[in-house]
Amino acid sequence: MTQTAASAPVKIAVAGALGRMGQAVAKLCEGRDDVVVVARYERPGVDGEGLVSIDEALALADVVIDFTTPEASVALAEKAAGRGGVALVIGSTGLSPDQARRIDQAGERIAVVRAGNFSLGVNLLIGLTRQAAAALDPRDFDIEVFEAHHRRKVDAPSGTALMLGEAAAEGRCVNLADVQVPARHGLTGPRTEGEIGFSVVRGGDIIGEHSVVFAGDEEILTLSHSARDRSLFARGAVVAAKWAAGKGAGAYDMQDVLGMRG
Ligand SMILES: NC(=O)C1=CN([C@@H]2O[C@H](COP(=O)(O)OP(=O)(O)OC[C@H]3O[C@@H](n4cnc5c(N)ncnc54)[C@H](OP(=O)(O)O)[C@@H]3O)[C@@H](O)[C@H]2O)C=CC1
Ligand SMILES: O=C(O)C1=N[C@H](C(=O)O)C[C@H](O)C1
Repeated sequence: MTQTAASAPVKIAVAGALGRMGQAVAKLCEGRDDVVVVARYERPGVDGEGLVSIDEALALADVVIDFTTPEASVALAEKAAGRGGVALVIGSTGLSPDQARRIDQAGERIAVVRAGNFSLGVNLLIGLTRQAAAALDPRDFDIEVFEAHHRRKVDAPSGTALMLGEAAAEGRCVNLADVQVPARHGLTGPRTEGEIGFSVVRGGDIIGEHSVVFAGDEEILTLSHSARDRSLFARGAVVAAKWAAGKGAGAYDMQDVLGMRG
């Protein structure tokens, strides 16, 4: 009988280790033989059991999983690219275009998987949204993106809502920046044909609700996703980490990891 040697576990460092997602990632990795958490780090100056510096984390890990802040993710990407020998999985949202560009630029030196949502369902929803937007005439259907999250979320619209808006804009062959209406208030006047509107709810412990509404005069199509547990995102991030470990340099997203790129 042929014996297959078990491959070594992928060594993971967790950035933002004391945060909601950092804790979810570490918990998900417990007791597994395909991945092992070798380092956890936090905002400089934060003390905690077992925390190391970012430099130690980069020296120990094959992949860093980062759910922190835009500034921390850019700093990590630039440090890791300068050093080499490590891959990154970055989930932070609320990035400015320049911050997104700087993170993706690290992909010239190392493998970087960046996604506003690591769930399988949302990544399917992105494709469905693109497809529906391409099929439904903007003269007949208005597109609105809705999202709801917990009271501690600091960015809006969510990274996922923006990805869904971008998918809808792509389906219509327009730039989201040219048609988006991030919020409405006061005497807005009637809706402009072709605009893509966003609405946002913040409250309680809502993990993540997203809907894309295609509203016509006689029918309304709603595509939606509901996250029921934060471990969902952690699971996707670990799948991405295993995919990225040892991969060549490149700026990737979850569609690449899931083989969904059209
Ligand atoms: N892509 C996806 O699938 C998902 C993305 N997210 C995104 O991930 C990010 C984090 O979310 P969440 O875990 O809920 O937020 P939290 O605020 O709970 O966690 C973020 C953690 O990062 C820490 N941090 C801040 N700066 C640094 C730094 N320089 N180095 C290391 N750690 C740092 C924070 O410390 P301190 O509290 O001291 O600031 C905190 O512990 C958000 O942008 C969120 O939108 C969340 C879920 C899923
Ligand atoms: O902050 C969160 O919690 C989440 N953020 C991501 C986003 O901005 O889309 C993903 C998920 O919805 C949870």
